[in-house]
Amino acid sequence: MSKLRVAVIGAKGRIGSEAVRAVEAADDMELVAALGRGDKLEALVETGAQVVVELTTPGSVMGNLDFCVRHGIHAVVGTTGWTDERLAQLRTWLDASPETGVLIAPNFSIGAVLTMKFAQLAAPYFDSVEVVELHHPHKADAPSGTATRTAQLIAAARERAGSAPQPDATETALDGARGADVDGVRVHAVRLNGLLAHQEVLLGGEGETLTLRHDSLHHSSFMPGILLGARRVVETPGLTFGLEHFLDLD
Ligand SMILES: NC(=O)C1=CN([C@@H]2O[C@H](COP(=O)(O)OP(=O)(O)OC[C@H]3O[C@@H](n4cnc5c(N)ncnc54)[C@H](O)[C@@H]3O)[C@@H](O)[C@H]2O)C=CC1
Ligand SMILES: O=C(O)C1=N[C@H](C(=O)O)C[C@H](O)C1
Repeated sequence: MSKLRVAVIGAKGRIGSEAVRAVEAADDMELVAALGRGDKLEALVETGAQVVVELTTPGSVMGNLDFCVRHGIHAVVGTTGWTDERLAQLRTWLDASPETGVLIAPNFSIGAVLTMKFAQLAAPYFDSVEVVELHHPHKADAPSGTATRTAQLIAAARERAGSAPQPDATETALDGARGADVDGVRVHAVRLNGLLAHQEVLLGGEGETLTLRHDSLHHSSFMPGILLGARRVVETPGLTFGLEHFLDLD
């Protein structure tokens, strides 16, 4: 059987360099290009890449996806910074290239995907829910894509269940003291040397609390999800948001 022809963009970055090694080590894949900043995207066409793994920056990802989708190259995207406007733009590009698939995964690690799922399940049963994400200090964006998605899923689950607004008597606060407001869910971002990627979902009810915590201790935690995404996206046209859809967890 022929191998899946995979390229990595952002190949010299923290997660991109790990992805290069993971693709090279996968028996069913061939790494055909490893692009860094300044490299020409035409190399993707010249090398016959079937799937691109996009791990760059919010400032670069849209240009890279525009190119990939226009050339019918499927994409697995870990880069953060997704807004409704960006997703709408991507859908427009995909409409014009209906056989192309793009997976955007706020987090590729199985534990993080399950944490989001558990948070969604638990959120309607508690009065209060807040999200704390903790990352290495080199991270460019806050809050993390994972925390933003977790908060959105919590908010949607609470809305579906008809949950009451969260209790909060705060009248005065220093700017930022109560975190960011994502669809009514407070999200707090910690940046600390020594950390990689961690998240806690704190849930509180009458006389009890529940804490869901996930820790990515190494970038290897993201690799099985990236490889699964590459295998599945080639047979899944259109936009898939969240690895859970490829794990039968949706
Ligand atoms: N979804 C997930 O599971 C994960 C997502 N991420 C996300 O992936 C992104 C990258 O994270 P890190 O590797 O930590 O950052 P990084 O800064 O170490 O790496 C980004 C790399 O992309 C390169 N780059 C930027 N623009 C480029 C372009 N136009 N073409 C080619 N290369 C370009 C940079 O030079 C750099 O080498 C971030 O948005 C981060 O949040 C990170 C880890 C896991
Ligand atoms: O920048 C990182 O490191 C990570 N980024 C993603 C995010 O913003 O959620 C995924 C993971 O948290 C690591």
